[in-house]
This record gives sequence, structure tokens and C-alpha cells, in this order.
Amino acid sequence: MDKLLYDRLGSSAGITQIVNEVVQAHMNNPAINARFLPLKEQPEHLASITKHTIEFFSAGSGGPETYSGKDMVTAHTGMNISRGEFTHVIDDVLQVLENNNIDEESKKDVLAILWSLKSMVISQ
Ligand code: HEM
Repeated sequence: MDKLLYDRLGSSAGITQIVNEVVQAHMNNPAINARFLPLKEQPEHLASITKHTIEFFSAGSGGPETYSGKDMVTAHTGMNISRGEFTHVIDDVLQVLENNNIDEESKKDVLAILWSLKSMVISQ
């Protein structure tokens, strides 16, 4: 498969849609929504995190966007995120990719990228 992962995810518009749906999925997932629901009380902060996450997925999949958020360790420091919570986040992402008809190869590519970030996100 030689097409960029960025394009396979639908480039800017597709990734924006995917990230918005992932945020919604986290809000609806009882295993992790305590982490995310409080952000609804801070709409500007939530918009900034969502924007950064769109940039992160875009830049990380080969797109032209620049990531302007915190590095992964800093972003998750003090949260003491568990392996179980990490798995729920990955499940939500894969389900959203499925709902958006993203092909199997691309889902595996996203999974590999997320998995590679595990030690930066959990137990920080
Ligand atoms: C590989 C998996 C993950 C990736 C790629 C990721 C990515 C990100 C990004 C890009 C941000 C925005 C940082 C910024 O705005 O500077 C963020 C923030 C956040 N992440 Fe993650 N994350 C992951 C896993 C998790 C997990 C497992 C949880 C908890 C269940 C979590 C909870 C949060 C929360 C609550 C914030 C907002 C922090 C704040 O209020 O500033 N993340 N994440």
C-alpha cells in the first residue's frame, strides 16, 4: 500500500471527523469518561485539545500539519493512566475507524502507531 496513511484516513476533513467522533466515543465510554466529561465544562480547553489531537493524527500519518500541542509524556503527566484505560482508548479509536469504513491495513497502521506511544501515556 503506497498511499499515505494520511490520505487513507481521508486527509484533513476525514481526520477531523474521526477525531471528533473519538472524543464523543470517549465521552460515552463509562470506563474512561470520568477523564473526559469534565472537559465539557471548559469548552475552549476541549477545543484546543481536539485541535491538537487532529494535528497529532495528521502529522503522525504523513500530513502537512504541524503538531503544536504538548509532547505525549507531558500531556498525560499526573493522570496515572492505567493499561486498561489505554486499551479502552484504542478500542474507541478502532471502532470509529470501522464506522468510517477505514480499510483493515490502515486500522493496523493506526493501531501500531498508538501502541508505540503506550509507555509515554500510561503510569505518567
Ligand atoms: C496513544 C494514545 C493516546 C494519544 C495519541 C493521546 C493524545 C493526546 C493529545 C494529542 C492530547 C492533547 C495535548 C495538548 O493539547 O497539548 C491529549 C490530551 C489528553 N489525553 Fe490523551 N492520548 C492518548 C491516550 C490517552 C488515554 C489512555 C487517556 C485516558 C484515558 C488520555 C487522556 C487525555 C486527557 C484527559 C487529555 C487532556 C489533558 C488536558 O486537560 O490538558 N489520553 N492526548
